[in-house]
Amino acid sequence: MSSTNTATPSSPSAVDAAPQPSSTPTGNISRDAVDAMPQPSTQKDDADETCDPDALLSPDRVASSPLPGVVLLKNALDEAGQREALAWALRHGIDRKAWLDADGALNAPRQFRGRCYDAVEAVDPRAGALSDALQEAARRAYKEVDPVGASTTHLLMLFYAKLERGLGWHRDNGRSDGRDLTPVVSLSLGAACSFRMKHGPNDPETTVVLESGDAILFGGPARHIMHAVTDLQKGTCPAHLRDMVRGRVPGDPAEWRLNLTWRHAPELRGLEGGDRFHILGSPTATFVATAREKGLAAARAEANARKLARKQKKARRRFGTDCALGAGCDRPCCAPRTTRTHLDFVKPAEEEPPPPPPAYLMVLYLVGPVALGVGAARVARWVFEGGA
Ligand SMILES: O=C(O)CCC(=O)C(=O)O
Ligand SMILES: [Fe+2]
Repeated sequence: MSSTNTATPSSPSAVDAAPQPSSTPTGNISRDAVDAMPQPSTQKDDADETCDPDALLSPDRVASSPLPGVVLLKNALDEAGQREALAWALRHGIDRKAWLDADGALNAPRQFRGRCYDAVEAVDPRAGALSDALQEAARRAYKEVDPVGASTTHLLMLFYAKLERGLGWHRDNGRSDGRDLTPVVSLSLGAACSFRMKHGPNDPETTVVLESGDAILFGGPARHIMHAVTDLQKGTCPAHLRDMVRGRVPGDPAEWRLNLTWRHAPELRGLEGGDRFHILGSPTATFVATAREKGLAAARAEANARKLARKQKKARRRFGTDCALGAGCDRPCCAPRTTRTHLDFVKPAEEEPPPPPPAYLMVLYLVGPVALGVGAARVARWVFEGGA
């Protein structure tokens, strides 16, 4: 992907002909059955050359760590690398309709976004190697970002077709976000934005600017950090990417942002055909029936209302509270089950030995018994010798 990379990007036709991972409908698969499925090994092989960041990333990248467990790679991808990653995303999102509804519109219309979540290799055969290279570069600079050392398995792609809306505060701890501390690997293309982080709702914020080609990884002690995307900046999409989207996506070809986020969720392998992956893009039977009868907007509204009602009912039943609904809800109904914070990584301080007693006490301890002995001897002599 960089100037040092000799591999040429695959042509769309070659990639389309590449074997795709098998999909299994989610409906009838129990949790136990999923756990029993053969899981491909995702542990990295040290000898695996595809993980070499120097072959895939820009030689001009600069690593820094704004918080323990977070690594920012400025200029992770050069122009050629950015164009290649954008080409995969457009092919999967637009040509293969992963970002589109049945009616051809972007599938997260309220946010004016296209959204899809899929197995890494379903998006592109090189997507896994790019994630490995980003992880390796981050780990070389800051070891603790990747305590697990596993390759990511899934890729979420969010196409922000308008810059008005970012993404609210949340943690990546949902069912499809992975269960361990392998870093989330996040690559930005197109318009610049602010990426904000904080450990807890009342903790201080750290903000970095993400520009096209930058990557940010958060793993280990920061794996469940809260984050938000704001201030998407007009006029910052690089010219070398604009032509690629012109006429292919709704909206202004100069004003969009694309985020590619890799995650390690091997327990979800083989389930990629199911509803939970193509949120709004692969609707349930009820959704389809309602959409036929009343139209898409009504079907979405009803599906959302059903979801909220279920959430409220569960919150009342289990916690005796209403749910505040949304990323900002800090009631027990929304308390994440798998979240670990940086505090879990702080070693308990070793017990300090008690400070030595002050000097005058030491003197008293030493001299006291002698003085007492001498005094007692004098008294005894006085008594036995008749006070003479
Ligand atoms: O758009 C981004 O940079 C972040 C996306 C994100 O945090 C998410 O999808 O969970
Ligand atoms: Fe996130």
